[in-house]
Amino acid sequence: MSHNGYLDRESLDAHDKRWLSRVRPEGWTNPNPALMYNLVVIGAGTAGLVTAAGAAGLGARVALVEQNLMGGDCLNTGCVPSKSLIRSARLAHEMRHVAGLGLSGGANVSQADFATVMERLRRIRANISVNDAATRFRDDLGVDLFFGQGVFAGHNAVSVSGDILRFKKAVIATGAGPFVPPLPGLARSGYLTSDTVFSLTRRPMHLVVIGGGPIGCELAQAFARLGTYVTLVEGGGTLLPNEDKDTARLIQDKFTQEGMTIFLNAMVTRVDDRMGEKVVTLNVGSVEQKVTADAVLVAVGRAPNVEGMGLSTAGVDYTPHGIIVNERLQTTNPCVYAAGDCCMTYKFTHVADATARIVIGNALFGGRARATDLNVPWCTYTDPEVAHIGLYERDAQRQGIRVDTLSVPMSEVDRAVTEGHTDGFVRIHLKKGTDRILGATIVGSRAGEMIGQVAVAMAGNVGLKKIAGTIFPYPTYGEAVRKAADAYNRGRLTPFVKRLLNAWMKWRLK
Ligand SMILES: Cc1cc2nc3c(=O)[nH]c(=O)nc-3n(C[C@H](O)[C@H](O)[C@H](O)COP(=O)(O)OP(=O)(O)OC[C@H]3O[C@@H](n4cnc5c(N)ncnc54)[C@H](O)[C@@H]3O)c2cc1C
Ligand SMILES: NC(=O)c1ccc[n+]([C@@H]2O[C@H](COP(=O)([O-])OP(=O)(O)OC[C@H]3O[C@@H](n4cnc5c(N)ncnc54)[C@H](O)[C@@H]3O)[C@@H](O)[C@H]2O)c1
Repeated sequence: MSHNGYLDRESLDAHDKRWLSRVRPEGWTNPNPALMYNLVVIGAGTAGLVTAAGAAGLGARVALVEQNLMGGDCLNTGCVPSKSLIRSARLAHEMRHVAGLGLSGGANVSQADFATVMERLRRIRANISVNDAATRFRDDLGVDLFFGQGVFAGHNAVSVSGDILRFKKAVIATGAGPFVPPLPGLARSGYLTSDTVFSLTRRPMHLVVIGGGPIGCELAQAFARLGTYVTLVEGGGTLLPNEDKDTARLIQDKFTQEGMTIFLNAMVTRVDDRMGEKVVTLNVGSVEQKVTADAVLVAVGRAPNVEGMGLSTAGVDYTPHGIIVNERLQTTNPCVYAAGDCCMTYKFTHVADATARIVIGNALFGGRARATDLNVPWCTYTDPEVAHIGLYERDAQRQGIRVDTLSVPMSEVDRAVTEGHTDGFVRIHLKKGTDRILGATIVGSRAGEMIGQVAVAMAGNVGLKKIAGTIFPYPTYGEAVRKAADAYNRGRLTPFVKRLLNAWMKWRLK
């Protein structure tokens, strides 16, 4: 089912019917607008939902406007379906390798039952959709929920489905959508994006993924592990170009080992349809290649939703990169704020959530919280996972900050060894000569869970000395962070102190 094809409800299975009954109930009647709202929120993705629920909980009169599905990308076409797919893919991969664990039967798992994997995805999405349900926002949270496109009708008014909503403050939380480059032949040949790929019910035999960022990498590996032959085409010189080069290399090697074909420095120049097959033409360096596949997934970045909503009428400035906001998330119209993907460089659900919380305080209570103060961790859910927070070494160099770097390979972490997940490392950058953490990258099976420890330490100004004195349960992946702290402590032993300690021990033997 396509993102916008939800009106064809008859053809849906029970899971999708349950999901849609929550995120876009049939026969919904918009309420009569109040004379004035404390807050009008446009967009009911994570940013909009958190803003609306939080503001209503604090007593504000809130209107929420959604043109498509409650929950936005994260629930419907982003985190929830992708992580559900990844779960099946990871297990399929592990089952194929059970012989290494002394078990038998792995060879039978040559291919996954794709239709059932996708059914599970739809079931999970339906289960989770209860949190974002339209009726919950109306009945439990007291929000006036309007379905329809929100369009500014002035500096202090939004129109939706023929109603005018007047506001003291408004929040734009319209998110972003897949950017589709104008490649010759692409539209005619047909292609998938994150909006449509989770509606597949048949496994593509050969999938070309264009773009090696988080979406491209997560989905490429998931499809490959579910039995699709995957060709990954990345325009830059590495996969996950935001990460350190050795991290990207580790992921690339893993993908190659798992049977994917990867083209780097490769630009797709056209896509043609040849009797239902897609012929993708790419230039790799100066060499032209043609790859024939039955599906193409475009994952080359996200474009903010800023068009067609009367931003100029409201005096809200924007660029193709998003809505322009100051550090307090206020737009060029002082009564209008923005949160989430439509205005942030970091396009993550937890950032949409964090910026929504800032907006509630700033818009309704004159708060002065700054989005620039956020210390944002993230994790790409490849296997191994790639998680990061704070500065990379290259950022520190650029800013003239000198760092000490501590690294612990996962092969030295007993839990990683017993689990057979030794790919990866913990790398922590400290302000030179101190134990203050400036940044960390964790690559490993559970890196996403581990980076939270570092995030807490950074938020609480807890340095590595304190972490070295903290007891971690043995054996856990988390111990890798403590091992880095131990390495820091060992490094503090100067030759002079070591000599003193030796002398003391010798004296005690007498
Ligand atoms: C495949 C994929 C996987 C992802 N995985 C992760 C992950 O694992 N972790 C993570 O942190 N992030 C992940 N993300 C990113 C995450 O989904 C987004 O950062 C998050 O959803 C942004 O929330 P938002 O509220 O800003 O925008 P959205 O979720 O995009 O919501 C915006 C809403 O506004 C509505 N809207 C737009 N214009 C109007 C209008 N004029 N009137 C009314 N309504 C309007 C839209 O219909 C939409 O519902 C993933 C994204 C994708 C695509
Ligand atoms: N686990 C997560 O938190 C998660 C998962 C998925 C998505 N997201 C969010 O969604 C955002 C968007 O993800 P994305 O992967 O679509 O975008 P991206 O911008 O992060 O990566 C796009 C990739 O495509 C490449 N590219 C661009 N044009 C190309 C072309 N014409 N041909 C070949 N390659 C090309 C770029 O070099 C880049 O590597 C992410 O930055 C992230 O914020 C987060």
